[in-house]
Amino acid sequence: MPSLVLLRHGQSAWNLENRFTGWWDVGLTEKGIAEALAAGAAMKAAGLDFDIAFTSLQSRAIKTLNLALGEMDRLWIPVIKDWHLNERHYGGLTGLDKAETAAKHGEDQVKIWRRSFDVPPPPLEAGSPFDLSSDRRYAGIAVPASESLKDTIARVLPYWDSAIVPQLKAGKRVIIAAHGNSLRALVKHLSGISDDDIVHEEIPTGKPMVYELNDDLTAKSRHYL
Ligand SMILES: O=C(O)[C@H](O)COP(=O)(O)O
Repeated sequence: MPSLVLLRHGQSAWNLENRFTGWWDVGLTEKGIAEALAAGAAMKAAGLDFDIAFTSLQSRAIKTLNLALGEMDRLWIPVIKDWHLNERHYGGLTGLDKAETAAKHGEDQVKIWRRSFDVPPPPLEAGSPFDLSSDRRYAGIAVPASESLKDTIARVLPYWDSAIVPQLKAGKRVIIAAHGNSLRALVKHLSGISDDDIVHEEIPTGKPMVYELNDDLTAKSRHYL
């Protein structure tokens, strides 16, 4: 039976500070490190094992994966890092305080930006200190100016189909360490969640989500460890 675990990174510095993060690269807090280690210990205790790992190009997901795999004595497995698994781009909201933004624009507007299916946040302004278009890690990639969940799905799913599905079909046990919204994109697809209902899907930091998949990779069930 194909085996898949999705793991959101542990608490990041900007999760703690309640700032919109998106593609900005921030580290893990002490709590985030502890969450990642506990995730690895829980997966080991549950008898899970992996043949290959996928993660984003963002430090918080990469570090979480490494800490968890270290707890499982599996730091040696192949790890594929790809921007398609990055967090959704928060555009012009990047770096802003979520509560201050809600006070300024209203809770409802912020909820639309954070959880609606297809309304992207305002675009990142030219010259913003958060512009990553000349970051070497994104060379050759059209870094978005902002992404809705729909936009995120449009780049996560082709990657799922072309890079991850073949590994599962070959019988590999897969872990994906990524982000709240790149994982919501995958969960929406795997669990057949509607555009309206995906607004309610919240993925906690550092909690492994175990998918039981059928041979055709449709989801039988999912649960958190
Ligand atoms: O990018 C961020 O700010 C967080 O990782 C996820 O934010 P959200 O809960 O607002 O989607």
